[in-house]
Amino acid sequence: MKLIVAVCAMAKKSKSKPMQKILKQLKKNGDYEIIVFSEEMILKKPIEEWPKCDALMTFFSGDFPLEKVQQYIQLTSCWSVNDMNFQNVLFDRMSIYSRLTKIGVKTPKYLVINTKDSKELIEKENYIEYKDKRIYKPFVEKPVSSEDHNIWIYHSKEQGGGSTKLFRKSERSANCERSSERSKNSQIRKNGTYLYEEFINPENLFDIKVYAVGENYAYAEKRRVPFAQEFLDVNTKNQHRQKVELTDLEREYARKIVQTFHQNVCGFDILRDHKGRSYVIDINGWSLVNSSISDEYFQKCGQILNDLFIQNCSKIENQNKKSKKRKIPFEQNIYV
Ligand SMILES: O=P(O)(O)O[C@H]1[C@@H](OP(=O)(O)O)[C@H](OP(=O)(O)O)[C@@H](OP(=O)(O)OP(=O)(O)O)[C@H](OP(=O)(O)O)[C@H]1OP(=O)(O)O
Ligand SMILES: Nc1ncnc2c1ncn2[C@@H]1O[C@H](COP(=O)(O)OP(=O)(O)OP(=O)(O)O)[C@@H](O)[C@H]1O
Repeated sequence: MKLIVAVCAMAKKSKSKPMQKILKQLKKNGDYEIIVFSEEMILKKPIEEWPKCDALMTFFSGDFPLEKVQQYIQLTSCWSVNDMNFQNVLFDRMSIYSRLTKIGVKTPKYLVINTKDSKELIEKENYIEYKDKRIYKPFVEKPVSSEDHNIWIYHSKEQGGGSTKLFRKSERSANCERSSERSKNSQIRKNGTYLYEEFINPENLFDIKVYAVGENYAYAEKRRVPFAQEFLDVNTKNQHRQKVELTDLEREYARKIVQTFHQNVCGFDILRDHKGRSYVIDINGWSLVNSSISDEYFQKCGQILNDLFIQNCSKIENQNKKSKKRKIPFEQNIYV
């Protein structure tokens, strides 16, 4: 019998090239009925009218109605590749870092400061202090909400002071890549709660983007940090991505992140410093490889998702068989 797999995401994501590649791989690996929920249906129709499925590939972006989708999952008992109940954790950089610390994944040292709380805040040229805790420049200022990408770096006196604003994608750069803008301003923002974290001087000015699928597979690419143009000659600038091998420790981090955040498809970012230490600085939840440099990821992703569907959807059926009293919603749609 065919397993019904549904994609529930905003149109930009469900119609994206990476998603099409995954769906193609899935069809190669198993006999599925794949349903892609339309954005209009997701936004406008009540969940009771949505098609039923056995497994769901769903994730947040933009106007995605999170609560509605959580209710759909609860109502239909379908198996979701990523646990949507963890999305609230992923929205909060503080929760992400505190969970990472608990599981022994290295993050930059950081302070959380409500910068409106002026009585507790001391601001000096080379450091800030809050409730008797001090952090020295250079440091990175990040809004507590992970959906807010307005990230600023504050430079130390030795570096010439001032700050650098990071831009995620910028029309100011010809190829729309990430970029940055330096300014003389050295005053932190006083309008909310921010994380202030130690600046990790990245080896060769590269970020590492990791794409984990399941507990045992992670693919990674490196790309120039958004503030690289400050350090590089325009002609040597190359933000294009390259495949990178992860260390054993980084693979262990990937496994722990997938387990702890209950995200079987999970992107996260690593910075490696000059001493070869790796820091996890961001967890994105569902994220597919966006570059076209490797088919390896998509092949593996298709295989692993196939295994996960079989494993988890049959589990659901077995559980249902055991608990005779339990009312099985949409029983007719549970296949092995
Ligand atoms: O996390 P993900 O996979 O959902 O994607 C993120 C982001 O990944 P990140 O968070 O790991 O940096 C992507 O950046 P990349 O690192 O892939 O380049 C970005 O793509 P982008 O720069 O526009 O590149 P192209 O799409 O033009 O190729 C994408 O923007 P959109 O798809 O345009 O909305 C973002 O989505 P969201 O968070 O919804 O804005
Ligand atoms: N502690 C740090 N030290 C040095 N650079 C940092 C640090 N934290 C972040 N950065 C730089 O800032 C960039 C953006 O940071 P981060 O990934 O936390 O932000 P984001 O807005 O969540 O980005 P994304 O687009 O991945 O969702 C990183 O890719 C990295 O180059």
